[in-house]
Amino acid sequence: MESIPKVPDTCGQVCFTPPMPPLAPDGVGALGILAGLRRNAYSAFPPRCREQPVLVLPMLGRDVVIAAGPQAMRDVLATRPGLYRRIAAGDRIFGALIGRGVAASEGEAWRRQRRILAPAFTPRTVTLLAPHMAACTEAALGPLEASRGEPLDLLGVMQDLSLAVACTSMFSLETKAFGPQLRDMLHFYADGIGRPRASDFILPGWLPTLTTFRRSRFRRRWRALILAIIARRRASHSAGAPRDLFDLLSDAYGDRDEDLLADEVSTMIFAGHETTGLTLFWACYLLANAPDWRRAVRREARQVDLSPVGAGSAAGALPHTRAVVEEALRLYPPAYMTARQAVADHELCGVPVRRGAIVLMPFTLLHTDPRLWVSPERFDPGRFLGPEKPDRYSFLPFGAGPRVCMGAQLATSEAVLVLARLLRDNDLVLDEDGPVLPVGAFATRPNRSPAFRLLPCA
Ligand code: HEM
Repeated sequence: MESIPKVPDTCGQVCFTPPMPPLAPDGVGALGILAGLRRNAYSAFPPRCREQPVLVLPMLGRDVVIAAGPQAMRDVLATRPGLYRRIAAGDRIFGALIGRGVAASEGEAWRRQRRILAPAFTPRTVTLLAPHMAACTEAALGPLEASRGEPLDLLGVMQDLSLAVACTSMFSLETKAFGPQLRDMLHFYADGIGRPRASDFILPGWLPTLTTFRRSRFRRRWRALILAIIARRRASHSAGAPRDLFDLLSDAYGDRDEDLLADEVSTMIFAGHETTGLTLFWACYLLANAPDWRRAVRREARQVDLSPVGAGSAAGALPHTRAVVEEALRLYPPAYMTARQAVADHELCGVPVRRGAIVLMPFTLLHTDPRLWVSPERFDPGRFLGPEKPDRYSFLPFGAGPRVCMGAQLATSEAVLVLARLLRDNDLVLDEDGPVLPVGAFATRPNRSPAFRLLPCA
């Protein structure tokens, strides 16, 4: 296997340049891009999408618009959201998991759901859930630290840990009873019938395909599992202050709509676990190639209390660790792209866009645009530490505007706490030299799970 290139950065340190897949050939059209999305979003878009802020490609009587620049993304997501709606493909791809949850709804129903849920996603929620995050991290790292030096599948560890955090934060329940089934179902979906297909983008929402039937069958099994977990959680309820996200959500909904509550619970588990687990995996991969940053994280991790008691305040006092997480989200945004559909004819950055056009916004291209980032190919968390922060619309791992991610603070705090705790008492190295490439299909996953090792450190 090829070894990974390392180039000196401007401050004289050795800076890791992670390998990336090549972009698509410039001649590829709309259908080629949509077909490429099923394989890998990182290599689905051609370079000309970056050169032109808004590129309109005709496809079977409808337009596909690639909006890869910051101004176009700001206009679609934040400045003029009324001109766009969610795409039907979103319902096809994610509907089996999230039903009518807030991420799937539109118009007045969405505004109402977002308003109801907002109180459950304030900074105090990070304080409420940080002890759960710290306790799950301790439980996961204990056995790994007992077998330091052994080859380690850190992708699996981080996925399991983030699912344990999502379930414990949501339900305060031990995940032993239902965690494996949840994990298997989520993996089954993400690895197969959940992957976007060109037909998801081309066909109208009401026209079923074979995949639609398979997704509906999955939905029945998934809902039965979520309802069983909720019933168990209700049975263990004790009155008093809210202790988890479920208390906050069910306080918000009361008994108005139990079905919708189940969809919101599914949304939060689905939206939160895969994305955060992958962020952690990629941050570990980058750190394993960057000894200076491992030391920087360790130094600050040793100055705070990462136990369940102290985690709530520690999360905000780890700037280097946070910068590593942000740099991982820049290079490997778990939600690698978002999309909308135009509801009226209009102009976007001076380019005419027709009603019905599908607008694709690849964050992968935005985050690595050389016009927006110095040496974008390099792993350099320092870019998030200086007094000049990256422009708001150059860095959109959590989206922007009224539909911005509700769990951004939770996810970032979780990733920061886990990484700090991991590096505090351990060194982390890769057991091999070969490249690991991002594959953007359901979320940004690695093309393989490399072996890591935890080593003791002074
Ligand atoms: C690293 C982790 C995460 C990433 C990268 C991420 C990314 C995103 C992005 C890009 C969007 C906007 C999609 C769009 O505009 O089309 C979004 C929406 C959303 N996220 Fe996250 N997310 C993460 C974690 C979480 C967590 C932990 C939760 C909840 C516990 C969550 C809940 C949501 C919800 C409910 C929405 C839909 C908001 C709406 O439509 O109004 N996310 N997320």
